[in-house]
Amino acid sequence: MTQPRHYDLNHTSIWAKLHQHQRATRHMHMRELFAADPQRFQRFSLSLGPLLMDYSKHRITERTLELLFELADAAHLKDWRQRMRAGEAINVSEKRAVLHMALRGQAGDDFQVDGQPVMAQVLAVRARMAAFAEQVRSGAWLGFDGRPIRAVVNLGIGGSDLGPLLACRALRPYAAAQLDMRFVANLDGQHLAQALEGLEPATTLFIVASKSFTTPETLMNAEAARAWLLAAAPAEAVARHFVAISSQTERVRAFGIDPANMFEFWDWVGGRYSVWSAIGLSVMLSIGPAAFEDFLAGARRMDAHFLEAPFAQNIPVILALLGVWYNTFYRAHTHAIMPYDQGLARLPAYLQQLDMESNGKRVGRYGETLDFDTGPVIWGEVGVNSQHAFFQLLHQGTRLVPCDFIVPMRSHYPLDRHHEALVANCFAQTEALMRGKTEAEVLGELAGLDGDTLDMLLPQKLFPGNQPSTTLALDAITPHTLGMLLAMYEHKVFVQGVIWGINSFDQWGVEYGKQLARQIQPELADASAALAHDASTNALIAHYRARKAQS
Ligand SMILES: O=P(O)(O)OC[C@H]1O[C@](O)(CO)[C@@H](O)[C@@H]1O
Repeated sequence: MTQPRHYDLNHTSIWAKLHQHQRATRHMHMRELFAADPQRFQRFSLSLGPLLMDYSKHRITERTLELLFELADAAHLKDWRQRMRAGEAINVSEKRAVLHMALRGQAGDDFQVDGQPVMAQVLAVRARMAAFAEQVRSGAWLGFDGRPIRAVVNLGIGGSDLGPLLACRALRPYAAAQLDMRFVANLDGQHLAQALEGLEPATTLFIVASKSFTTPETLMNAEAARAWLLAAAPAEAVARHFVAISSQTERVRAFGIDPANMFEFWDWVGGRYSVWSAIGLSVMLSIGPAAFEDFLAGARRMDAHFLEAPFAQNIPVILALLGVWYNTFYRAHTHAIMPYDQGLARLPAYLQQLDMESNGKRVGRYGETLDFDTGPVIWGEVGVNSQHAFFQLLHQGTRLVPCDFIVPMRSHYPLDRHHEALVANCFAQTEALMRGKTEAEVLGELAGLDGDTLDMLLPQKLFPGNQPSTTLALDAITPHTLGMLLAMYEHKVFVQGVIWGINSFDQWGVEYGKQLARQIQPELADASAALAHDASTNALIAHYRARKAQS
């Protein structure tokens, strides 16, 4: 295949056709599309085992999808998908393969990096993780005073925190009751201090999770945690109470953790794609190796679907193309994630990193400036709480906000009628957002009012509707379905990156702030250091110094 060395999809006829199609169809209302086609749900929904995706509540027709599939073809999506699967260095700026799919692979899979098979090392680390997890879970792994581990504290940030944190919370019904799982990411000392509240050094295990093992937040927290342990324990206790997860053996050793207590992963795994690797150790400790395997199997199932299903039946591809439709052709700017499941409360945060660190870029993979809208602002909050907060804007504001509603059909906590009420709210929101409320309907509700009162109230009680949403209904939140869900979003982000010509696997944009923080920190500590920033930053540093001097 010959690939252009610069991005030109936005100058092709299919791009122009999509703009034209958007202009021609933008006044159509989904309410009318549903009225005109009793088969609309059947036409625009897909199932994969325990997952149902309803994408009928979108501003699309069959023609829209045809054009979007044409766009995917023009972007050589099938080739890029194959290149990722084959372990080619598609992370071009860092010259790395992108093989998170191998992390959930099984014996016999032929994943390769630079022509070398990788499954043996993946399975070897997974087996070591399982052996360790069994020891901790069974109480055979003892702390320095001979008692078993009762609390696990994961110290990591970004991809070394968000995935395991989300999975541990979401899969709490599967968790070992005897292990208290805690997560510390922030540099703010209160995060670690509060996480350690009530814990005993002798029964606490720390996981230092950092791919690079240079991330200052994680290393500062790890140093503080080690000091907390050593205030109560002899130096050799570190070996019983600290394990590391990293791709950097020497840095782990230099920190003082024996590489025998290190679980490795590799530079062909991006941090935000790493929950399937040793970074998932806290998840395995919590739910056990068998359930963790099921988590991987769910992701593997989604991988097979993504790699094999034709575009018209491909869940991640359709999800991605709908995002492109709104983002690039409707200029929607934002995308909301609404999980109707308390255990998925951190899903929006997880997807913020996955999506925005991957596709929040205005430069294409060959260094060219992209003059169209790329990755959206991802945000969201657990339902129904969000209904009582920002849904007003979704229903009656001025913004187009495509939403994902994620909801399990069965709860692990069948309290009276709670679950049915929760599901009712979820479905009701998607219906209200789609339908809206017409003037005739509002007039019916306001019967008896007239004059100024009616004039004032009528427009305020109208709901324009036509607000698009996808509903992702899972049979239940299980390790398997969570694996499917997260892998689905990974592939969605990949597809969008391909369409927009982005390398979704680097993150240069996070470096600059880190660089400046390294400069500013000593300037805060030394009141005599000369300041050469802009006037605002200089003044803020001076303000901090003054307040520090007073305290
Ligand atoms: O696992 P590490 O190397 O500590 O990195 C943590 C996070 O920091 C980032 O590099 C961004 O600052 C993320 O991409 C990554 O997930």
